[in-house]
Amino acid sequence: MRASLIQIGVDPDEPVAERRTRVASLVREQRGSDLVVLPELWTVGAFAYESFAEEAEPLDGPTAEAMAAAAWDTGVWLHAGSIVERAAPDSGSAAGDGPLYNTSLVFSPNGDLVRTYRKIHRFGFDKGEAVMMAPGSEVVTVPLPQTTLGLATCYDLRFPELFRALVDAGAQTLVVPAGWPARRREHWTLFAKARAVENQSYVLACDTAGTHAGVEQAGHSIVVDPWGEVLAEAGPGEEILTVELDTARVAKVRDDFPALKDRVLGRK
Ligand SMILES: O=C(O)CCC(=O)C(=O)O
Repeated sequence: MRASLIQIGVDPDEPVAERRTRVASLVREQRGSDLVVLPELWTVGAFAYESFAEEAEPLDGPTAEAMAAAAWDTGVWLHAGSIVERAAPDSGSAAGDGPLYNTSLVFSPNGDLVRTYRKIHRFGFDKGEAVMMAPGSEVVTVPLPQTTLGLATCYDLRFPELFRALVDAGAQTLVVPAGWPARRREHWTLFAKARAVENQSYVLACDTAGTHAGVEQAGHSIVVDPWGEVLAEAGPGEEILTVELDTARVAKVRDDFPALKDRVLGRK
């Protein structure tokens, strides 16, 4: 299975609509890949909190529309990273805007939105995403012909129990779009490798590049195999990583070194 990770540069001098068009073109250039992965909140920027409400979109908004068309035109599975989702207001509550979520979108090669994942662990402690967005609650996997994806987003990478739940739900390839800052780059690389080794899974971790809201992004998107070997790693700038994944290797590593079978606590 060929996977391409597009590490998008997110800079405030590029209007969101222009970035959307540019990214759709980059997706279309990945013809021949089976799976294309984009980063977290690449439209608005993961730290551009003051623009979240203004740039929020429904699940059939302009980003979803552009990405569905790009997936269809290119004939790829597209993990389109995440958007600021504006959900419908709760029925029964007073009229007003619905809640915001940090929501990942996965499209099939037919351009259908087949799965969404609302980020469970919100970043920011007592500000930003942590107070502006609602948390997701659902563990989401996506069966592809070659592998089963397990979905997580950025800060989720610090919570190994989510990844164990994904493995219990059948995940073999863990996909992590992010807007991870440069000042904690070592954590990013460490966690990506750890999640791959402890879960005997591929990890496709796709970060943003550039600087927005004064926060320099780490870049350094990384693909790690189920034995912990780094198959590809980007530098700090905008870059596309393309890797061949031997999807049968997940079962082989799990059979040859059956640590997952030795779990005692929390085993399903
Ligand atoms: O955990 C971190 O260090 C970064 C997390 C983050 O930036 C995010 O979740 O948006």
